[in-house]
Amino acid sequence: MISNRDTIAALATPLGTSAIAIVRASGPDCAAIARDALELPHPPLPRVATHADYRDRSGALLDDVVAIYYAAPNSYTGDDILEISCHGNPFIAQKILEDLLARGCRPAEAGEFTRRAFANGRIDLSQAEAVMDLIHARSERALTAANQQLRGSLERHLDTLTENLLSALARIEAYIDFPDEDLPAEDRAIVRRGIEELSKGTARLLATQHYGELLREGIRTVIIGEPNAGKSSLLNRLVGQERALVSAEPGTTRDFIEERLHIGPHCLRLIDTAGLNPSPAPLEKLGMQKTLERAAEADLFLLVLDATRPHPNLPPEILEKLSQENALIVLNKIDLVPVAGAATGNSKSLNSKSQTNLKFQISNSKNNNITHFCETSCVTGEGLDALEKAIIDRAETFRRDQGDEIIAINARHADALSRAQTSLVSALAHLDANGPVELLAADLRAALDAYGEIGGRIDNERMLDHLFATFCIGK
Ligand SMILES: Nc1nc2c(c(=O)[nH]1)N(C=O)[C@@H](CNc1ccc(C(=O)N[C@@H](CCC(=O)O)C(=O)O)cc1)CN2
Ligand SMILES: Nc1nc2c(ncn2[C@@H]2O[C@H](COP(=O)(O)OP(=O)(O)OP(=O)(O)O)[C@@H](O)[C@H]2O)c(=O)[nH]1
Ligand SMILES: [Mg+2]
Repeated sequence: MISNRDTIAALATPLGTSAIAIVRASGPDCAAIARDALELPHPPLPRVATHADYRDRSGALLDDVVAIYYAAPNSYTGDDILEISCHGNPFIAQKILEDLLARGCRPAEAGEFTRRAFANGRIDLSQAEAVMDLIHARSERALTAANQQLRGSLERHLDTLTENLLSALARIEAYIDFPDEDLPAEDRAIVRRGIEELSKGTARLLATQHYGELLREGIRTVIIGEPNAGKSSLLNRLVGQERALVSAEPGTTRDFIEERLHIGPHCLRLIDTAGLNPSPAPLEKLGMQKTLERAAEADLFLLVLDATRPHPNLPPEILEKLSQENALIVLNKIDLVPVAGAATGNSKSLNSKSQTNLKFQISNSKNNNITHFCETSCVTGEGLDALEKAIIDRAETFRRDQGDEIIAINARHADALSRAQTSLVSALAHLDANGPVELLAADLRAALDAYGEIGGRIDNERMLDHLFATFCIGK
């Protein structure tokens, strides 16, 4: 572990032209550096914005800056901090950083400011991760989830689980020293119920991992359908630019195309794919293979159908992936469907016969009817607002609320929780087999450790090195 006695320094803002850039340092030399570089007549006052000239060690003027000094322990890291806000010229910011290094600071490693905040007990590990989630959040929902995690939402859930686990442990602890004595039936029943509740609570948290991935990575939304249905036209419409090639010739899209897109509070990774042709030419086959690969990792499907044509036979590998939850049918080219005669009303007649066929197909494959559908025209733009709303509705169903908060765990949390779950299941087996109390207790302690890992209460230097290395420099 790197010593907290070093003073670390880094740019806190990206290298580029901007109104202001911030260079910051954390560690015991901050006050002395501030005094010298800013030529203060007295030690810097904590938490006061000071407007001053910044001079390098040789006395050369680098910039007109605003500096803020924070005295330990009341700072982000918990150590002394000096923040220099200079003019947003990367050359100036770099010069100031170089001067800080010349004055004995060490370049900060990735995530080191936040790691110090963690090491100093200002925040736990799930909050440190939330800081990174906050910086990288790409949608309103992702921001909300990160903000709640930063304020300890996940940790509060784990605290409750930990407390309940400790009370189960306490109930059996008394019997550990008496290996010949069985756990009385009454205690056994209470412990059993306790472990079952813990297991349910753990499973509920684990179930938020998928939503966590959607928030962090974006909702992988794959546009599929037969050749020429208008898939690429739909991608272009949704992203609002001519991103994908469109032509009247079937088989235009050969390779998939991906674009990021915001719809309402969600961030989508929208993927246009090669059309699914029941009898593909060799090159088409390669494109379809890629479509199947994208489909395998899709969170949401937009199945585009040409409203003027009978519905296609889709490959069963695709059909079986579609469900009411993850699929939306887009009946496209609705502008070409003749409007029903004026006498019989003005609504556009759907190709209702083929629609029934489709339901039949999908229910055949997985006993699953997909009833969410939108009618669109990528030529007139009709129905696209409704489609966006329908996408938002689908995305909202992936959300897992716990109380009034969004919990969205990451892969590290899921790994620890899965191990906790395995230990709880094993504990139940020992309990049912009336096995030795020591083994039951060992399982419960393993679950306790796994819960503790999430907040970083268990020392694991290598895991910390690995985790903070994924952060950015200066954070
Ligand atoms: N200028 C500046 N803006 C920033 C940060 C920063 O470090 N500097 N932050 C960095 O990511 C974020 C804010 N996070 C912060 C968290 C804690 C403290 C802090 O000084 N905490 C003290 C005092 C408590 C208080 O007054 O709220 C403490 O915890 O004791 C400061 C910023 C975003 N904006
Ligand atoms: N009238 C009408 N034509 C459309 C509509 N959407 C797409 N088209 C036309 O249909 C043809 C095929 O559109 P594409 O977007 O290339 O279809 P695709 O599904 O991507 O086709 P492939 O990449 O070959 O699988 C083009 O001539 C489009 O202009 C629509 O809503 N109405
Ligand atoms: Mg296409």
